[in-house]
Amino acid sequence: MYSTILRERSGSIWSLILSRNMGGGPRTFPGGLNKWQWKRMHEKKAREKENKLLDQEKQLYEARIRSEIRAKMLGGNHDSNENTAKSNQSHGPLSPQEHIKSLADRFMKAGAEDLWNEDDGPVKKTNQGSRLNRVGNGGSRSNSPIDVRSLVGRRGFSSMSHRGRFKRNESSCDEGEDFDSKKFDTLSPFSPGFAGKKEKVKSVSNVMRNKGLFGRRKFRKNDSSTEEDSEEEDGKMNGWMDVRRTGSSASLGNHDFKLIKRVQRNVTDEDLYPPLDINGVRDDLSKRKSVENVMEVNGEPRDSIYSGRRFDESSVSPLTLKALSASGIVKMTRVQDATLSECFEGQDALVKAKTGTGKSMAFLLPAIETVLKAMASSNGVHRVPPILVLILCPTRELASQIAAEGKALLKYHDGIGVQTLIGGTRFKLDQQRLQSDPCQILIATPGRLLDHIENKSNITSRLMALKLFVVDEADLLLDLGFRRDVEKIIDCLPRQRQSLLFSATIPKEVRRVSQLVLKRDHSYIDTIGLGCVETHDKVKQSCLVAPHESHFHLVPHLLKEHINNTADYKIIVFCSTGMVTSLMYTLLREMKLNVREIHARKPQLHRTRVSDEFKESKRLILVTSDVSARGMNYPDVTLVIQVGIPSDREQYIHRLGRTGREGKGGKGLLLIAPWERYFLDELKDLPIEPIQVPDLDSRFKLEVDQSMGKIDTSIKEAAYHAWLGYYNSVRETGRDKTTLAELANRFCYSIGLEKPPPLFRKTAVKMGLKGISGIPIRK
Ligand SMILES: Nc1ncnc2c1ncn2[C@@H]1O[C@H](COP(=O)(O)OP(=O)(O)OP(=O)(O)O)[C@@H](O)[C@H]1O
Repeated sequence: MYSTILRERSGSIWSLILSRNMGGGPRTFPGGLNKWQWKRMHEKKAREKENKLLDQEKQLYEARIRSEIRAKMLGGNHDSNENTAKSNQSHGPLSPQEHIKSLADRFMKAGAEDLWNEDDGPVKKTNQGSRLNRVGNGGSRSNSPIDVRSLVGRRGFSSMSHRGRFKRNESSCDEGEDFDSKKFDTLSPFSPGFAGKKEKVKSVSNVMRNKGLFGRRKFRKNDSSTEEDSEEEDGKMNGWMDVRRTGSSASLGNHDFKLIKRVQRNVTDEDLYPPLDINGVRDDLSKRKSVENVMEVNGEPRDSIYSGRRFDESSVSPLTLKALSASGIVKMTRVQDATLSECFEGQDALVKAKTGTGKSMAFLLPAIETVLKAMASSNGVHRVPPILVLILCPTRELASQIAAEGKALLKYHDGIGVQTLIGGTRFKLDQQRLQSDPCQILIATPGRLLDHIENKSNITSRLMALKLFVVDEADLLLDLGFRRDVEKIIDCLPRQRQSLLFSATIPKEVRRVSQLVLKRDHSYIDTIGLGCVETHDKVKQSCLVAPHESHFHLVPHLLKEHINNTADYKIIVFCSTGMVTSLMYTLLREMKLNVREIHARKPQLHRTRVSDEFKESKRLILVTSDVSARGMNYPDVTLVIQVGIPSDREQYIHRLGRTGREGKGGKGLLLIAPWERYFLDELKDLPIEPIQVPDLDSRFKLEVDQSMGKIDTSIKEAAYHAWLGYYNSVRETGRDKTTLAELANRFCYSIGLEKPPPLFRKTAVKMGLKGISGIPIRK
């Protein structure tokens, strides 16, 4: 709430400045501040805002701990369900879950109830009464996804994962057309003494029978009518909070409440939650899924990325349709089908869909329609046309790629321009380009756009007429690294606009902050579905755990093996940092492999050239840092190797998503050291097969060592420093500096350095490594 107020205030300050500057006169800042003071003031405000949010989170956490302690002291060995049941019946202490929800109430905006739902999904509803859950699949409708965890009981699942975010995936794909009672019976832990089982099974089956492929949900306060009505009947709760309680207690909404009420107090935990055979559940679900996949929806197999609808059945303009069919694109992908009508109606939306399924087109098409509509209704001819659509994305290459796709779609439209504003190009050139070739659609990376906003470009006034704001890779751009920039950009945009957020991964925290951008009544379009894996079935994932020292031997070996078995190979090797990328690239080049490199330390011209080349080529290896992890559409990549742990689970999914695009197959391999195994916990719901460490013959090892020996020491030293910096920033490894120093030294020797190169004192202090044995400091 605080951030909204702040944003509104700063928004009005900005409009004041802008209104003063609309005439093109010199820009002044209120209070006689110069540009830098003004900038610093804004940065300070952003910091304060962030601190406030962090404080709230902390408060919430502390309250939860207090509540847990209190509950334990008062009730002994209570679990949360028991507590919930208990507090339903008496006026005793709140359960930790209830407490956290009631606290959440204070910080949460209306319409975001589901964000506090433990199941990490929208509020679940029964299929009675009014509902707004819809399916985008050919306009058919469905109920919200059924969470198998709610069928098998909470306890079993919560013990499997310590992070709520990953719990859901244990159930793999839990959506089905025909879920027979027998199967449900095997899943149910409630069998002994559960009187209402049959009734429950029946209603669940009904709900599931009505299910479609994926749900589309709207968050509106009055969505809750079903739950509110039934709760009021019970005379228990009323209003907004009720919805959350029903939704978060389990996906079965009211069904689950009945279950809780039936539980006798003296029933033991074992009676309630008999040991759960997770593998059995998994088998069951995967069998069901494989049957479902063969079935067809609108003429498309269920596992197809296409929805079965054609673009000419939608309200896409004829000239765009012409461009689409010129590129051979006729059918919509599921995400396009689910998104288009919503976007054409001007609704805000948060959209989640797997990698490589056409999200860019899902926002470019509405972008073009928005421009056409605005141009048709505009009465005056502008000297410089206003920017009507702003698309933000995290990397330069991605911005260029989206611009190229946009231009292809605009092939037959006259008078609509697309421009990019990305770092690595000359600022002055940008300004000239914007003047000489004005555009209505602007695709930008946050840093460079902010430079223009803060440096007297007329871009701020041109943005005042903005109609559509798109954030691609929204989870990354709303993450702390980018959020401040994005907030500043939002402050410059008109509040009357449509906003769309897209990503293949939308963790819960991002769902919460998405309201910085989206209106309260936005739609949440999730084409993956709650409980379904976020990676593609056709991409075979494996994991190789081997000592760090062997990684530089193993990578060339794995590459050679793949090259020998794949005629038209195309491989991406992800390394943790730019300098490690550079070292890996140099080694592979020394070994005469056909290889290119991209990372942030390379000049933009090089990055663009290599990126374009890799798009077109076959039989090529790209070694890269995370600059290529998101959004880049390199067709027909056959293998993705990730060396070392990625920064988080989401990054793993995005990196892997460079293969298996457009419904094709591919392979992914994660190569980690034994001490990085803990990361696999975050991926345990994904179908990753462990593989044996291959035997490397001594001749091959010698060849690698000789090639490594030819590499310049400065490249290795830079790689060592970068490696140290990366793992120091990873929470799990950065905590114990002594161990980190030991691991770094092992890495150092494995790349052929005789001793670790010294750090600058200032750097060591910053990294908390000063005085740590094994970390030499430069004199
Ligand atoms: N309806 C369609 N029919 C055929 N091809 C399509 C369709 N829509 C998109 N494509 C193609 O699919 C490829 C992948 O699309 P895109 O890059 O937009 O995926 P994405 O979902 O944004 O992936 P990521 O999550 O990695 O950003 C592109 O080559 C695009 O041209």
